[in-house]
Amino acid sequence: MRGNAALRDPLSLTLEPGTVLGIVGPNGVGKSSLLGAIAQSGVASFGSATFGGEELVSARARRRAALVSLMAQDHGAPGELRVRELVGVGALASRRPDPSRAIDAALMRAGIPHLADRRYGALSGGERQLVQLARVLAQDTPIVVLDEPTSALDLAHQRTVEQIMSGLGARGRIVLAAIHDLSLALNTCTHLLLLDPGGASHSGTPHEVLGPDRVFAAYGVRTTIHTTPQGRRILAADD
Ligand SMILES: Nc1ncnc2c1ncn2[C@@H]1O[C@H](COP(=O)(O)OP(=O)(O)OP(=O)(O)O)[C@@H](O)[C@H]1O
Repeated sequence: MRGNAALRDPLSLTLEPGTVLGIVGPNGVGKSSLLGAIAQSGVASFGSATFGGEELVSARARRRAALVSLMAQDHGAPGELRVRELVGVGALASRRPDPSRAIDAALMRAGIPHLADRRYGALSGGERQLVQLARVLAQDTPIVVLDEPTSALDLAHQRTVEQIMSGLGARGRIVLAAIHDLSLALNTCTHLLLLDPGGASHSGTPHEVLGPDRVFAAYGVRTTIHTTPQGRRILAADD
């Protein structure tokens, strides 16, 4: 619970390694609060989250940083930092053995090696989002929490993030991502959790969760899932 918002029904999730869980639902329904609870950043009250029997809430900050990384929705960071330094915060937080290499690899994977020496405060909104993603990649944790990771990105960079999320899953990471783009959620996630404004939640495969009746109940919009000849799924409003 945060502010006056609370889920009506208790929520319990067990996520296997390799799960890419998309958390969807209307504005203000509690997606960021849930992610913040799991990553332990500023949430008023919450149950518990364990990883391999280890309680995340009571873990020391250093240990938690080795288990969970968070890319928050607001990409705030000191503007005078160079990109390389900021990405290095991730590598240092989880004590990567070769931080310099971890930074280079993360910058490359996020497609921004050319930004390495720029000051964070002088970057565009989308560039900042990619830097925050690189910071998380440099942290290299078994649980990766992403709050709307593509909200500021162009089409090509959205594709990069999709591939990064799928790649993390393929490498046995657990990814939790709040996502507004329901087509992205359909194409990238192995599982979805839909938080409903009434306080209910629904989890399952993307197709189950984003069926037209569920989407209408949550968003009040009539939709259909279309499939392109290449097999890509697009969820679009009916009118
Ligand atoms: N720092 C805060 N203090 C008090 N209440 C907050 C705070 N941040 C968010 N809330 C409230 O908690 C509820 C859930 O907000 P949250 O940010 O988790 O929703 P969300 O589903 O991530 O929304 P969005 O899709 O708009 O990002 C909202 O009613 C919001 O007004």
